Amino acid sequence: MATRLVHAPKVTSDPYGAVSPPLYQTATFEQVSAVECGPYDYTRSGNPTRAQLEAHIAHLEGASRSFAFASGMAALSAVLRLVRAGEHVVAGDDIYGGTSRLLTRVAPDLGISVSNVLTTDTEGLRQAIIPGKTKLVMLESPTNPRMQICDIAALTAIAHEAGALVVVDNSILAPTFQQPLALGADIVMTSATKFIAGHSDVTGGLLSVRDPALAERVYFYQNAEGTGLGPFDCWLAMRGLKTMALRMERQAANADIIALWLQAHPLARKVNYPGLPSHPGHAVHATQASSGGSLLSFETGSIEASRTIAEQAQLFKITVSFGSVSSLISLPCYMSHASIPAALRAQRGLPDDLVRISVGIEDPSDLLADLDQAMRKAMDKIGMSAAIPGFQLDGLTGSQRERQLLNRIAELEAQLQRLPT
Ligand SMILES: Cc1ncc(COP(=O)(O)O)c(C=O)c1O
Ligand SMILES: N[C@@H](CCSC[C@H](N)C(=O)O)C(=O)O
Repeated sequence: MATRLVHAPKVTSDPYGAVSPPLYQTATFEQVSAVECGPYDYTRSGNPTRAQLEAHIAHLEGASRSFAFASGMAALSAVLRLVRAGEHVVAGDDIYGGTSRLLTRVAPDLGISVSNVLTTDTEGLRQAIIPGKTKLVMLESPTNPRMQICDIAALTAIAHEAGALVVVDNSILAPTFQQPLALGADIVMTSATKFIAGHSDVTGGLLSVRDPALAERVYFYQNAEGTGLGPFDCWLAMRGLKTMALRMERQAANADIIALWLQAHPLARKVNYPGLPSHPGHAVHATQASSGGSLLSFETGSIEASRTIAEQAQLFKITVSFGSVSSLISLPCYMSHASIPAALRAQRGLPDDLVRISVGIEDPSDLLADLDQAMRKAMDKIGMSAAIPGFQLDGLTGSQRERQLLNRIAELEAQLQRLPT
């Protein structure tokens, strides 16, 4: 994967041998004659820079074709187009807020009904399927924001028995760490806004499709509805791909350490990170993914404490999104998942005090020190006193402080039971 991320199949011929793919920042293409069109006529219908990105993604995902959209939500909307009025969709009950909004507020207007099930339980899907009516199953693994793991191959087999297509939203792991088409899925969606771009400077979404006939239907909607990604954003996404393995490996290594540290912290009640052996989905995850990734969440039991952690952290910026080189922190119920009505969030068991962290590529000792000071302030705020495992940095300076942090990180690393790579 690390090699394939750097070496893309070339789909455009360039007389100058440019190492960085040329950027065709054009809306239209001059035609050979009034009655003949070359390979491209109009960027909404096709553009060589987008074609280059799409070919690279198809190569990474093992897809017949891939498609780049203006955002992850535009890509998921195109998937919803594959379902007709009167048909039925089954989705998880812990899903990204925007996907939930699409399914609760857009799908019904299209005459599509939706059921939400706990995807950690394969039987839940079987029971939710309406024979002859269920045409699409939408999965996330890990889920956003509770990082639940579903057995993609098992759920796909159940969906296929019923004649339904399966789309897996793989935004949290990207092809670097998980390739759902190889597990049987029909379509994989990755928000390129996250790890693929990697620098918080692009919004984009990718669909990779196994079956060429299904791919043709997806292309139809990309062109008909004008949702394709613009050339410059495609170019930025391609630049991001080259360093994606390096970034994601570093981010995951940092997240492993932070998850272990949080797990031992008295203020972190429940740490959701599939890289931890204690995570209920860890064993399934290890069969279908090669890393725990770098997104994790935890509860504190107090909204005030959670808010204080987010607001007192200095390196972790309060920001929606994830997968960036810089570390981010959020309270999903007030940010990425605020579009889900509070009653529905409560019904789905999404706690208001949940803190979500996207771990970046910074030095892990700085990240731990930052979380340490923010969590101490949160404990003070709610009047909680408890011994904090790990390190006491107060009063230490310079090399003493650094040594203390490095020792703690070495201890945590020694405890790591890494997933197979
Ligand atoms: C899991 C997941 N899927 C889809 C999306 C939508 O992607 P985008 O923001 O690129 O539209 C997001 C975030 O926005 C996400 O977290
Ligand atoms: N205001 C946006 C929120 C985007 S959330 C982005 C990302 N998927 C995340 O999980 O942080 C909206 O309502 O869509």
